[in-house]
Amino acid sequence: MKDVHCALTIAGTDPSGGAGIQADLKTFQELKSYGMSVLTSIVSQNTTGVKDVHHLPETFLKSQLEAVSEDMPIHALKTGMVASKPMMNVISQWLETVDCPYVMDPVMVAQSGDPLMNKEDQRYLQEYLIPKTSLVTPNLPETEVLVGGKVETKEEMKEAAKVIVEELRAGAALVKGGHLNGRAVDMLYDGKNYYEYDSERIDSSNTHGTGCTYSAAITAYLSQGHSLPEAVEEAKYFVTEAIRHSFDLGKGNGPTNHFALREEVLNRWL
Ligand SMILES: Nc1ncnc2c1ncn2[C@@H]1O[C@H](COP(=O)(O)OP(=O)(O)O)[C@@H](O)[C@H]1O
Ligand SMILES: Cc1ncc(COP(=O)(O)O)c(N)n1
Repeated sequence: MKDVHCALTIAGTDPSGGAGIQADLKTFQELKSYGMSVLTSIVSQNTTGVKDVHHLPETFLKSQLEAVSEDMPIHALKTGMVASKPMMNVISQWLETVDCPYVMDPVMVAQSGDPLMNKEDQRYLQEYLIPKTSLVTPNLPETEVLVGGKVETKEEMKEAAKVIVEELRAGAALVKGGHLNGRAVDMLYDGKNYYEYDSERIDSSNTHGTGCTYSAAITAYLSQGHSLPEAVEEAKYFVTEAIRHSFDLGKGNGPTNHFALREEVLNRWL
């Protein structure tokens, strides 16, 4: 039988299709990993912001996780929005039963600036889930919450990545510089080495779902057996092209283009 690489996302929804579970599944599909999804919360949102959130009961989250893992192989997984302590507990216990790379996008604030998690839950996430990760991918506002101080320069991004690994005990940390001015620089620290990923800054406000798309792409590449530095390098290219060819859709920050890498799209637009 042909090798199939299976990637799982555990996250909230975005009915407008650019972020959350929808972005993750589109990304898995584009990168040729078999995509699977477990829902945490149903979010009423679009490119302009979050209108309402409905958290699923944690018993139902548990039931979904078990349904997937008792039947399907999981070669890598990611979590996105996990917005309550009981849900974090369920995921933390379930993680003990699986053995694959775990990428956490610590979704705390939506691109629109709307909070997706309260302060107490942020602390719980640090204590119970971060030590079980292979990689955490905070943006700058999330990095500042995690390390408890301002992070505004490349040097500070390096220091923060080190704190997230050495003090918060993440497997590795990728601090994303999408919110800085100048080039779009991300810093990976894996407990031994630093790796810098640098791309031009694309003049676009269509950044809804960039973080989800990036961490899903990393998860897809990890599911296929790439090393972490390689997976991040490939995923950085994927998200950069997704922003370059993004869509002017919606009244707020438009969605990225998950099929930007398809040859015909590149040929038509380059
Ligand atoms: N305008 C842009 N041009 C190029 N890359 C960008 C741009 N904005 C964000 N990125 C990149 O997109 C990825 C997601 O980063 P970021 O926007 O910081 O995450 P989040 O969506 O979690 O806030 C990172 O690799 C970042 O460097
Ligand atoms: C359900 C859900 N999860 C995550 C995000 C963050 O999106 P972004 O990648 O733009 O930070 C979101 N808006 N909705």
